Amino acid sequence: MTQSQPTALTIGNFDGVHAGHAALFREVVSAADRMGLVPTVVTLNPHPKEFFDPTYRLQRITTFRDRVVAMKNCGIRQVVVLPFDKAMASLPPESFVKDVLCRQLNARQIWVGDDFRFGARRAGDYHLLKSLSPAMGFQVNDLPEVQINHQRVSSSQIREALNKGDVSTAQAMLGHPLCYSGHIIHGKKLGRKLGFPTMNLRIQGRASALSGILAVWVHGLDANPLPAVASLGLRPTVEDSNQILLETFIPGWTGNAYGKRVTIEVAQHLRPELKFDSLDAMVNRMHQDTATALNILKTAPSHL
Ligand SMILES: Cc1cc2nc3c(=O)[nH]c(=O)nc-3n(C[C@H](O)[C@H](O)[C@H](O)COP(=O)(O)O)c2cc1C
Ligand SMILES: Nc1ncnc2c1ncn2[C@@H]1O[C@H](COP(=O)(O)OP(=O)(O)O)[C@@H](O)[C@H]1O
Repeated sequence: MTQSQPTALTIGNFDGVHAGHAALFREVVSAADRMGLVPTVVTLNPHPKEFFDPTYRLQRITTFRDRVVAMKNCGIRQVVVLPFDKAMASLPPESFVKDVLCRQLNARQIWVGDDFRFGARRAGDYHLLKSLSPAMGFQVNDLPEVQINHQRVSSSQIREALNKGDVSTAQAMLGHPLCYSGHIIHGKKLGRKLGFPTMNLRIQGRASALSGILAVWVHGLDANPLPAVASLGLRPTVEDSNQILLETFIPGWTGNAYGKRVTIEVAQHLRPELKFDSLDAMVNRMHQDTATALNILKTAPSHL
């Protein structure tokens, strides 16, 4: 790997790119501007917990791609994805600092939390990073803490809210609407037979923090956002796979969306996904869901 331009960097997963992450990125970007450094995010893929435990299912708030777009919107110019493999997992913490952060990424300013751990057996911590900094020519900075309603904003708090279907609490902590973007793929072609054609988006990752039936706004098909109803999850009535899909039905719309890039903005959670005894029972419920969603969206405008 060739050496990067001198960087101001922070390391993490940054799932959701929430209000706390945004505050941190503002600091990174403003310091980088002052000092002529490239504002950089370093992230690991796959997540170390998923690497060590193939059965662990990290509940994602946003997709990797949406995370990168949100980072760029905060002014981050470089996102470095380090493959987390056997070699990375066994790298001594000093080598991670020397070879990766200094030699490859040319770090001059670094932000990590005081609970940050790195290197083989998670032996490296904030104090080790700080003690190496004078010799290596970088400075270590503390993270700003962002609170909402006297609570520290964190990805785990947001996951907890989304698990309960509490989209509005999650959005308050995110500081922006919860969105899923991507290209529309082909599904099982069952939807149109049921009278509910659905645009399908693949949601990568082993698990999603939010699942269930949702009132949503669709961006990217029309000049205005379109009100719609969506299902996010594994479709237990019709499928037996682990592929998480976001399927969106737009009432009254008759176009072709395959291959198009859309953004689905979540307005409200309606109910969990259910395993119905028959397709008829599911279709009946989908009619009710559609009416409920359209009603909610009359007074829940898009915030994008
Ligand atoms: C409003 C709505 C509600 C849905 N609810 C459920 C559900 O509770 N359980 C389920 O297994 N699938 C549910 N689905 C997903 C349907 O099973 C899926 O959209 C249908 O099988 C069409 O699949 P296809 O797009 O691959 O053809 C729902 C879809 C929509 C649009
Ligand atoms: N009102 C609509 N809402 C969503 N998709 C629609 C609508 N009308 C037409 N479509 C098109 O139909 C496709 C979905 O049909 P469907 O039978 O569910 O197939 P698939 O299994 O590929 O999703 C969408 O990807 C889109 O291109």
